[in-house]
Amino acid sequence: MSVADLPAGVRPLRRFAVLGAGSWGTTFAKVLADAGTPVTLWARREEVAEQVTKEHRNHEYLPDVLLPADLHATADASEALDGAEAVVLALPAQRLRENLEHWRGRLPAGVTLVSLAKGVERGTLLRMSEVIREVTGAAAGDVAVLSGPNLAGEIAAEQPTATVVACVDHDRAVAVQHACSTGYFKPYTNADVVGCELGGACKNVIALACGTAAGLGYGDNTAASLITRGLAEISRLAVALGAEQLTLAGLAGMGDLVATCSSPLSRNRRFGECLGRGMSVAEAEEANHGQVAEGVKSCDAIGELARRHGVDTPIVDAVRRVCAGEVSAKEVGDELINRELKVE
Ligand SMILES: NC(=O)c1ccc[n+]([C@@H]2O[C@H](COP(=O)([O-])OP(=O)(O)OC[C@H]3O[C@@H](n4cnc5c(N)ncnc54)[C@H](O)[C@@H]3O)[C@@H](O)[C@H]2O)c1
Ligand SMILES: O=P(O)(O)OC[C@H](O)CO
Repeated sequence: MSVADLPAGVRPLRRFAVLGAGSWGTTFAKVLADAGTPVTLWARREEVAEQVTKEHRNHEYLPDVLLPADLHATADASEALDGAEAVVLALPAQRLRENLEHWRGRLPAGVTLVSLAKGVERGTLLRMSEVIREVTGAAAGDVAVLSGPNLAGEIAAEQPTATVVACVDHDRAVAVQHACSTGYFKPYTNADVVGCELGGACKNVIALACGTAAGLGYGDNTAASLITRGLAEISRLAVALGAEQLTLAGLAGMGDLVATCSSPLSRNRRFGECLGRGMSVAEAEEANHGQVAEGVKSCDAIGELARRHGVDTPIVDAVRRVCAGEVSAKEVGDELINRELKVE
């Protein structure tokens, strides 16, 4: 499947810009290039752009990966955006607004905006597609979200992986789907933007909890209990915010939750392991070389969103309190297991 196989009437997206050359932005640019879609990658630092274009490497984020020879990168956002019909936003969730504000005057008219970030904005409690629409004035049908069990390192190694492209405009979702479909990357479409985004943001917090449990020395029963009860929390919150229950049983819900909670590649899980071993957030950040663990940044916003909608999210609240240094990992684990008994 490629752009050439697009159903009649669906307008192809012929050129992409990927803004953000971290692990996922670089990997997704590779996916697009491998799908035969022309793409320019924007990197914040000139030396990263040069490495990608000249050496076909991103030494810092994907040290073992040889990138496609035709993947061009630049540190000039205007150059990346020139002629782009779709712009992919591959930045940490809490950094999206400030960068978009900087770029919005340069976005081509009618461009499709695709969010890769998994988080909820602190302070505003907005999902990433809502931030994008608020800053750019884009219509809902112009904004797509790509989310699923997508650990960048495995995809960069071309291991078979599925994902979801969510957009309220089905044709737009199909156009993005075809632009990034390769022999190793299989995108499905979904109209449920709310469910896909909340699945992606909330699973990071549950992965922190699973990592914490592992750091405390607990095994697979504890992990499975957290994953399953975590899915119940995520589903309750997402449905209260308008999502379809079924989305949370899909790739952007359960799929991403299982991958992130189980994988040693997950930065959220690794960060949680440090917390479980007794480190503070600052110590865990240092141990993880300053890498983003989105759940740490979003857990208070997700907890507040749940509180405002009257949704009970005990695991999210537990993670928030550990991250805030209010309680130890061991204490909060004991609290969770000793909550009142009830029907599943
Ligand atoms: N890495 C993955 O496996 C993966 C998979 C799916 C989704 N995501 C999500 O994608 C988003 C980006 O993740 P990533 O893994 O690429 O992160 P990363 O830490 O690997 O890279 C982040 C990129 O953003 C840039 N950046 C950081 N602060 C910035 C700022 N203030 N202004 C401009 N640029 C800045 C960095 O230079 C880097 O290029 C996150 O929300 C993450 O949850 C990641
Ligand atoms: O490494 P993490 O924990 O940020 O997770 C990466 C992806 O979101 C997995 O789908």
